[in-house]
Amino acid sequence: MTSSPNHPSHADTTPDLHVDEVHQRIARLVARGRKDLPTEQIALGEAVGRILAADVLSPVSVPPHDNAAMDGYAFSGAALQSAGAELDLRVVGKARAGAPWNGQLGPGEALRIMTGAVMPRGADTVVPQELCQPQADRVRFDRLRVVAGAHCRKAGEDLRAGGLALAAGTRLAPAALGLLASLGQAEVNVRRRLRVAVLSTGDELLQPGEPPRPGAIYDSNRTTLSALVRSLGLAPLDLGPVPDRADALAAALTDAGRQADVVISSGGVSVGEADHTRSALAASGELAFWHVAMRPGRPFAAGVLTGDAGAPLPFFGLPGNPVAAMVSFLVFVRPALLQLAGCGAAEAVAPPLVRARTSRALRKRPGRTEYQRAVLRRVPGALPVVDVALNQSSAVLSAMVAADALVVLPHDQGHVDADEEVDVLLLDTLS
Ligand SMILES: Nc1nc2c(c(=O)[nH]1)N[C@H]1C(S)=C(S)[C@@H](COP(=O)(O)OP(=O)(O)OC[C@H]3O[C@@H](n4cnc5c(N)ncnc54)[C@H](O)[C@@H]3O)O[C@H]1N2
Ligand code: MOO
Repeated sequence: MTSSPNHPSHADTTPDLHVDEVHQRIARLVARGRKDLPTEQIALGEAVGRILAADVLSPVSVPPHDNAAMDGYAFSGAALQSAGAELDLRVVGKARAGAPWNGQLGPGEALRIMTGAVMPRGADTVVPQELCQPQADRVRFDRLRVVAGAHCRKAGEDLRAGGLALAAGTRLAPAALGLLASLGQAEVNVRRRLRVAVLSTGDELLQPGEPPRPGAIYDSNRTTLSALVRSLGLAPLDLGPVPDRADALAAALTDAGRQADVVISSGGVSVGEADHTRSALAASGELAFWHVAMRPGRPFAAGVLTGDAGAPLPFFGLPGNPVAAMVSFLVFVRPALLQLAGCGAAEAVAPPLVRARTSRALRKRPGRTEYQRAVLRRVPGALPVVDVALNQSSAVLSAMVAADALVVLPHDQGHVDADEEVDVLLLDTLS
């Protein structure tokens, strides 16, 4: 069919890209848009989710000294070589965590010791008190129930002075913050938060708090997407709703480019008459690709805008349907943002997939990757079972709330039988 101004062709000839190809193209966008964000020194208490700016070498050994791992008696393991089933030692003193005993143990001697207390010179073994019979200033225990060197935590067993404690690019999870505290550090040098502009397009959008209006729906995407950005430790910049006009959208994108490091929009990427995102991007930057062979999220677009001083600024145009917006964010935008924010390699930010068995048969068409909302159930001693019973419409956000997992059905996969193994993405691991 030929197109004319009165009857434009509705045919859409853009081929859908395989999700693997999209990951590669996004990696190229990230490489182009990546810059070293400035660094800042902040308190550990403020740093959860932030990204470490430089390697941290341990200034001390952790633990700083050999110490007891059990409440009991410290003694020299060499004494275990003696004849006879029982050892009978003289207790010459006591040590608690924070109250060391500064003497030297001699042959036939033991020290009453509590967990965490510094091991005295002359001792390398602790016998737990449950195995002991104390009597006046002596202690007896069955020699054969104790191994030389047992229950003694060695100095530097956690970290050695001068060794690498944390590598630049680490996302600071609670354990990493605890590790920094264990080095005596009160502050940490992190990258400034990546600024992520979030805007939504559509004349039908009402803002939460406004009264309902016929034909209008509330804008949920900006709330979801801003919350996802924040949960990654990044800074969302709310650039509001933008009307369905090409000039308004182009102006909004240019404005976003001045304030942000990355821009995310939702809506207006499909083929309808009000879908201006792609043309606005072409006007204020460059479209890298559009259309992914996946469901939900097919009309996802990405490219670069021109930021301050002409620097390329990655742009992600998410589909308007709320679940499509979320899934394309989680699959493509999340890893890109983490890398732009200063995290290490792509592998470091890729979420783990777990294997599970289907509780029922799944419908799936080969030729696109599908992300089906599901509920995962643990099964003692076997793979977890994944149940796909939720509504899979990309407009139904309540099914995303009910889901705790997405079953990932690869491009070439057809229908899946009940009790087959599939890959599952745990939604909890994505924020
Ligand atoms: N003829 C075709 N129509 C559609 C196609 C197609 O290939 N051919 N693709 C469909 C798919 S798949 C999706 S996903 C949507 C994506 O459309 P857009 O990205 O252009 O989004 P809109 O048309 O603006 O909106 C779609 C839908 O989502 C609602 N929406 C939009 N923004 C928000 C928001 N911020 N909060 C809540 N809901 C929002 C909007 O009202 C629409 O209902 O296109 C299909 N159509
Ligand atoms: O990509 Mo759309 O997500 O199927 O509604």
